[in-house]
Amino acid sequence: MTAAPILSVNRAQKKFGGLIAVNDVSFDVKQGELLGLIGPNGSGKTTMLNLISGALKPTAGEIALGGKAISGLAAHHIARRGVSRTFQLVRVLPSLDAEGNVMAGAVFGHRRLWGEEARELAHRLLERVGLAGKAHAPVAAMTYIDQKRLELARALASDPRLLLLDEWLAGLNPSELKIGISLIDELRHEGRTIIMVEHVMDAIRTLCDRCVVMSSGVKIAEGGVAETLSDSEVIRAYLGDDDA
Ligand SMILES: Nc1ncnc2c1ncn2[C@@H]1O[C@H](COP(=O)(O)OP(=O)(O)OP(=O)(O)O)[C@@H](O)[C@H]1O
Repeated sequence: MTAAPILSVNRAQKKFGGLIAVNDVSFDVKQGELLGLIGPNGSGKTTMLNLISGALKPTAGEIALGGKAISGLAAHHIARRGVSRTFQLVRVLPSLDAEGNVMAGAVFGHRRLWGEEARELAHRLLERVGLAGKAHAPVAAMTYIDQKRLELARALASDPRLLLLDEWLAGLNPSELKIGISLIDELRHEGRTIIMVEHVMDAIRTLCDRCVVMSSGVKIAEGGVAETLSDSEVIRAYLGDDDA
């Protein structure tokens, strides 16, 4: 691991009218780290990912990727710089087959490939996420976990410097969850830098090096997973939340 963080979030804020969804949040992510971003419902986690990916512009504060400011850039420019994501509600392109969806990720992302090269990469990644043989399957007819796998393959197609997973494990049944966790674990062992927003605490415990905890838009804790999850303020924030 290098000392310089790949991502630096410095006093990020996002207001929606009178609501401060992200309030003065700062944290760093090191190269090769898998950071869990957790917190009760509505605490600002997805908004934080949206600020990093450029889907939303921060009201204040700065976000830098590899030491260069990205806050305020359009989402497609941030994607080119190497930030790639999956969405809380799966977003695949229904008019394309699985191969086409993954190729789209290669064409528009950080490491741009075209034609045969993109197609070969798409097939490697489809195999990688467990979709070998489904390259030409109609996407709309795919099961939920297969659509999630596809979204992950598309996100990986640009060889991102930073991968953002927004509740990628949500909605999976117990056996699918096991598969999903081992897939993320493999990415981690490959040295990918990942931020995962997740309510599945077992996954956070199994996978993450560190976690950042948000509550009501504010970062309330940060550190090693075991110590952070036993922090009394974190426990208090989760009390009464069904996902705790
Ligand atoms: N586009 C928006 N306009 C107005 N308010 C918004 C918008 N997006 C999010 N919010 C509000 O900001 C707060 C934080 O929402 P956010 O989705 O970031 O939370 P979260 O921690 O990701 O929640 P969950 O775990 O339920 O997905 C919530 O009060 C939400 O209603």
